[in-house]
Amino acid sequence: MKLSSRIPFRLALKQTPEQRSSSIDTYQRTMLHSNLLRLVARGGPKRLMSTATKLTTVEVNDKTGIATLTMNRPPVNSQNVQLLEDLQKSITEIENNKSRGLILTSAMSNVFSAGLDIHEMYNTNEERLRIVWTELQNAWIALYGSSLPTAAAINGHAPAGGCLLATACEYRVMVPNCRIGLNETQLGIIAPKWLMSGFLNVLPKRVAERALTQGRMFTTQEAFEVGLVDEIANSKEEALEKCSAFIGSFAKVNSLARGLTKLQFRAENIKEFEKIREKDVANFIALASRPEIQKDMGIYLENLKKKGKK
Ligand SMILES: CCCCC/C=C/C(=O)SCCNC(=O)CCNC(=O)[C@H](O)C(C)(C)COP(=O)(O)OP(=O)(O)OC[C@H]1O[C@@H](n2cnc3c(N)ncnc32)[C@H](O)[C@@H]1OP(=O)(O)O
Repeated sequence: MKLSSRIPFRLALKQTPEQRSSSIDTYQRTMLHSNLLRLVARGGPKRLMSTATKLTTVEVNDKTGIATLTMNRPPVNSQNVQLLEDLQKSITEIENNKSRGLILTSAMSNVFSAGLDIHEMYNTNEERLRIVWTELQNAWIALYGSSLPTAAAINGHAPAGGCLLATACEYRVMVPNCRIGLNETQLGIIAPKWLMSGFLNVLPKRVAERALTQGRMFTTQEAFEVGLVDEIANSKEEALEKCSAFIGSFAKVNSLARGLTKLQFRAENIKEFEKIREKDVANFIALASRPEIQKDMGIYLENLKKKGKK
């Protein structure tokens, strides 16, 4: 069995519903095997790897063995299909290259990610909406379901899909004077349950409910106070260092035991997600196609553009 034979959750999309219903067990079995191989392989020399897809880059620190995955889609890392696909490729690459952990960050100076690219949802057709939502699901599950230690160095604003990626990670460090949150209700849309699961992992239910119903965007300080972010750093470099220190805290922990323990915590959310993912795509298409939602998106985009010109 090769290292690459690990079956990521996103491949479950290609399975029949019967196969998919047992995907957690299949996943855990294959992960157990690949993690055992990974442990055996760890004795060998570290490789410095730096590969690039178009909208993400991966760099592995040869001292720590930690991979930094950087999103690079100016001006605001809005998540179009290509960025979502590149994120998945980079996560797979990091999982296969024996890295000790993954840090997600942004190449932009003041934005981590602006969330889904609204242009991808506005004035488009059902097939495009299907692809956009499926790739968002795939990118989320690739990160949320990774057995590697994951951390987000949030070096800028992280609304909606930006917050989704950050909360899919196990640890978050954010720079001051930025905002993070799930603001979907402000756009007149409902965040599905899977999209809330990372948020619910880190916030008390009452705080999460209020924030989601208000579409609240937390300042860095507020996010730290409620536990949405774990630490505040004064710069991106410091955020990266703090993320590395978090991943380093597992150095003496058996990585197989660590990874499986993490996935046991996440298994229920993942199982629920696998059950509803196709219906969720259909719901998204139906919602995003509604004339009133399209109208709101158009207004939202216009306002964003006007704000940019001020
Ligand atoms: C139907 C069901 C969907 C459910 C789930 C949806 C999830 C989502 O992720 S929806 C996206 C939600 N995102 C937002 O509401 C964020 C909107 N953006 C901002 O608040 C700000 O841009 C910022 C805080 C992220 C950054 O501010 P700033 O640095 O001042 O940059 P500008 O606002 O001037 O933006 C520059 C440029 O980028 C365009 N833009 C920003 N965000 C998006 C986006 N999400 N999609 C597409 N385009 C975006 C903005 O319009 C500007 O464009 P130009 O004026 O043409 O330069």
